[in-house]
Amino acid sequence: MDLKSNHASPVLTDPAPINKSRLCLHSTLLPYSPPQAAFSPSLLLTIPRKKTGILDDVRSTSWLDAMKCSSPPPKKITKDVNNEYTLSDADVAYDAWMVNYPSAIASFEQIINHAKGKRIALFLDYDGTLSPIVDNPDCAFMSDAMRAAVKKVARYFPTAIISGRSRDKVYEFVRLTELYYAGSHGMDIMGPVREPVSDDHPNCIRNMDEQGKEVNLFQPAGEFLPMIDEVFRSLVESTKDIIGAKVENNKFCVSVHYRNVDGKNWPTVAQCVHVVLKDYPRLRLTHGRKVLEVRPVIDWDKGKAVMFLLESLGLSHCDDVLPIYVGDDRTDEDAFKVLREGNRGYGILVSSVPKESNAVYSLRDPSEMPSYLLLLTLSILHKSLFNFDFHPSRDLVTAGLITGDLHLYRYSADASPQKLLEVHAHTESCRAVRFIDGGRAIATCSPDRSILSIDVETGSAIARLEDAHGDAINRLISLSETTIASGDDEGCIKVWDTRQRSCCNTFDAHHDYVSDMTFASDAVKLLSTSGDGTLSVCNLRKNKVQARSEFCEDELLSVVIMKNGRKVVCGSQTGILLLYSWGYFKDCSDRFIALSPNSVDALLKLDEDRIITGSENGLISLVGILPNRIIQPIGEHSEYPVERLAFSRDRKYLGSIAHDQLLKLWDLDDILQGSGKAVTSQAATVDSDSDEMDVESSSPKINKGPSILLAVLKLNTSPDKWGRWGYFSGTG
Ligand SMILES: O=P(O)(O)OC[C@H]1O[C@H](O[C@H]2O[C@H](CO)[C@@H](O)[C@H](O)[C@H]2O)[C@H](O)[C@@H](O)[C@@H]1O
Repeated sequence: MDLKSNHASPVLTDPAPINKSRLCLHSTLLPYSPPQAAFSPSLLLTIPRKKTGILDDVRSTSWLDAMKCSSPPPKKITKDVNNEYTLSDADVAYDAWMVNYPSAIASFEQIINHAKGKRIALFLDYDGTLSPIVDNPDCAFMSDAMRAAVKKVARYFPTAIISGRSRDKVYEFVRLTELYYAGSHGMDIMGPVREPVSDDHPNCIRNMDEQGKEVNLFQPAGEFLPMIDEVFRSLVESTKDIIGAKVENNKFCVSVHYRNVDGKNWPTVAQCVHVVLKDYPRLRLTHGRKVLEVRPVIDWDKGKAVMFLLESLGLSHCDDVLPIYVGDDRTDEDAFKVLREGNRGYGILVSSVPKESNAVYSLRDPSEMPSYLLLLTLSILHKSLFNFDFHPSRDLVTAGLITGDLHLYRYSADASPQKLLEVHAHTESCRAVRFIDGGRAIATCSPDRSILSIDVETGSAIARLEDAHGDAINRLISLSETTIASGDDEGCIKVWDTRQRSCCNTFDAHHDYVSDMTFASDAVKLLSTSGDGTLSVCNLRKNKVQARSEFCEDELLSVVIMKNGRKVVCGSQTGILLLYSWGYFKDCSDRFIALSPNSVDALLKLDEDRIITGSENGLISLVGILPNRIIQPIGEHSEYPVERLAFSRDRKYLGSIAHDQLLKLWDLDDILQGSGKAVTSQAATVDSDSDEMDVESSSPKINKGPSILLAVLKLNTSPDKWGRWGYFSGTG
């Protein structure tokens, strides 16, 4: 088919899916070829105009072929002679392709290692990445699970959406204020004002967003607005009789959709676009997934939008930044390329068919995105633990930070907290801290695999055990005045004599990281929970792992012993509390689901019948055990996950620490006020295997305000540098 054009480089095709025979013939995929155009010093591209007005294709793939290839073919499942399902040709081809573009989920460990010591900046395409491709572009909704995953990940990494849609439209779909948005393929960016952007961007102006926040508005194609409107109207008019054709105004570009047009009418669609475009030499055509996209001839694309956003975030010249871009179509290749070329970061291509790409990793389809985003979130949560401990006999509190620093404060009801010590304890984050030796020293541990003890009075190091573990150390608890236990990322637990500085016991307790530990001193047994979803019981006398629960699907995050040693309660990633009867650790005897779906990251025993829980949503709640019920929410630390809870020496204060890098001390009497009545009003019940639970019918007020807050310690020493986003400390 011959189609007429007035442009030398009229159509940029989405790279054609590669079929099996092609893969067999060539070991490498087709090279990427950028549009042939000369860039003028300004943003305007000069594209020589052809005299003939023929819309031809400068590539080998014909224009119509490109139209056909712009969406993957439906998957075929075949059966062999034995009537058993076999891998289709497409699956074989996909598997072969994945050797070059490995799954971003399967390669996650590698990704994290690469991110070691770096801050991730995340850039996401919308259609085909965060929402599935659907027939009606107005109905490309994002699932709630996807929204929740994006919201979570944006807490820790600066996150932007860069879409071909208009910025308003993509915001309508996503509705998350914590993100940055770039519409019209990056030609309409609303970004942060953290750093002044360079003079290269004269079109960048300061503005206010809907929340009244100051933003940078960058619209490099501003002058094209009237032209695009005009073209939009003409295209609507000229395609109005083509059944299924749809023209979408994306503000600085226009999409002509032919997904719902009968194949035999595709040339008519192309012809209509051609006829309209021939009068607009300053507009060009690119090709997306069953869509022709009309856009200004300017030197701007999603790759440049990524660079612009990095600059406005103050991250463009930092060695410790790792940008990741996830996208699915041809327009995303510009971003993949920019990251690949500068060895800045990497792209992840979302595609269910083999495609030539500048991405490094792949995901099969948008349904894999929430898992990937969740992995990113969990990694940073797991790697950036904040921890604190109260002194056993004085009004002192110590905190370990992601920077590897340790702080020591004196707190008081009548005065602001006073910082007594600031020690750079570890080269990587300081994941756990505990007062030891009756409060004379502080022990700390880190992914750098060392355990350090520091003199409380002077801050000087008493001893450092290098290579205390084979892997990153994650947890530390005191067992007695002179013994501590440490747990690492691979599930190994060690018990140490702090005076002798020697290891007394080693337990291979888990297959994944040790998330929490507690000590049953009477039984001389150490209980631990892990990311592998098990509870283990380590017998210190016999030096062996005495019992291990069956695997539960959830990660177990926290553990306490209740009911005078008869019950063990574990908090899980989905917010379910698992209750085990002492001695019967194989399976739990009870499950309490009321805190779900927010993970219970911290548990603290208040008395034999009540625990205080710290959840992923920042809520601190008082929970009764057997009968199981939420007695009342007692505080809201912030919107960030509560990392640890502890009582001060005299139980006057409850301390909470979260990813907002604040340590808050709550007046315990104040926050528990009224809860006693609620507790005694509950009749005791026996264990039940039911998921049912009682929740107090009245809804008590959640404490947020300063009236009950004794002291708030802002722990980060340099907020501008650390911002609210996390660094990966790596796997150690
Ligand atoms: O950069 P993106 O966010 O990926 O936007 C690219 C285009 O996406 C939309 O079209 C595509 O998704 C539609 C809904 O699933 C589908 O019907 C269409 O066939 C796809 O091409 C959007 O409607 C376009 O305006 C964007 O340019």
